[in-house]
Amino acid sequence: MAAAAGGRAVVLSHPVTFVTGNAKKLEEVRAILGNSIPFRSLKLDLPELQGEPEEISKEKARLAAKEVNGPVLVEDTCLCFNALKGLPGPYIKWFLQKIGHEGLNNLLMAYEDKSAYALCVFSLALGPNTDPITFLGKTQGMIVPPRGPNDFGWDPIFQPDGYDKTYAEMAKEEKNKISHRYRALAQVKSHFVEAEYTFQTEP
Ligand SMILES: O=c1nc[nH]c2c1ncn2[C@H]1C[C@H](O)[C@@H](COP(=O)(O)OP(=O)(O)OP(=O)(O)O)O1
Ligand SMILES: [Mg+2]
Repeated sequence: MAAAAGGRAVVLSHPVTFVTGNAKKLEEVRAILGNSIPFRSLKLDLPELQGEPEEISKEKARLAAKEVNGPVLVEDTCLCFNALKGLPGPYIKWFLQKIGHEGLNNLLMAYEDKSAYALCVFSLALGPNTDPITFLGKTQGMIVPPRGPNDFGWDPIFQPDGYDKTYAEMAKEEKNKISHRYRALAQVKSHFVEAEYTFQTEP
């Protein structure tokens, strides 16, 4: 729900709502954004869609904007194995749920190439009938047998390039400086600076 307000500034009727069903994502988004972008959050389980990562993320934003009837931010995260031409990619949630860390390692047993990348695609929809804008963040690494606390998804089996620790072994602040999510949010932040959105105070 955006209205042009003369010049380039766009007035949003509400603060942006970050929609996710994943509390860990929300925790990281809060830590990374700090006070840079005013947002509120809504816990909703959006459908797990199929297709290319950008299209999935955009469709998630369209669905979320309809639910919220206002501006929304969503993200979809992929874990892509190079030996498997990018799979499991957006389907990582089900793979992780069904075969776990060990099964994910086993998928690569037949290949020497253990390289992978974490991809985060944020989508911003300014309202229910606007075309979402996407922001990508990628972190390269490799798939390793699990190390570190098991409190967020596939963190224990992803070791980013240039580090001898898995995401799970890194301090949160350290992960949040190099992660796929951090990189995508850096683009989101720049967009907010450039777009000069302003927010109507709520009635
Ligand atoms: O930084 C991360 N480190 C480790 N694991 C992660 C990370 N980020 C997402 N994940 C997991 C959650 C889910 O198993 C899958 C992505 O699926 P994805 O659909 O994007 O997440 P979700 O369904 O949990 O939340 P949402 O309601 O925002 O869709 O990878
Ligand atoms: Mg999901």
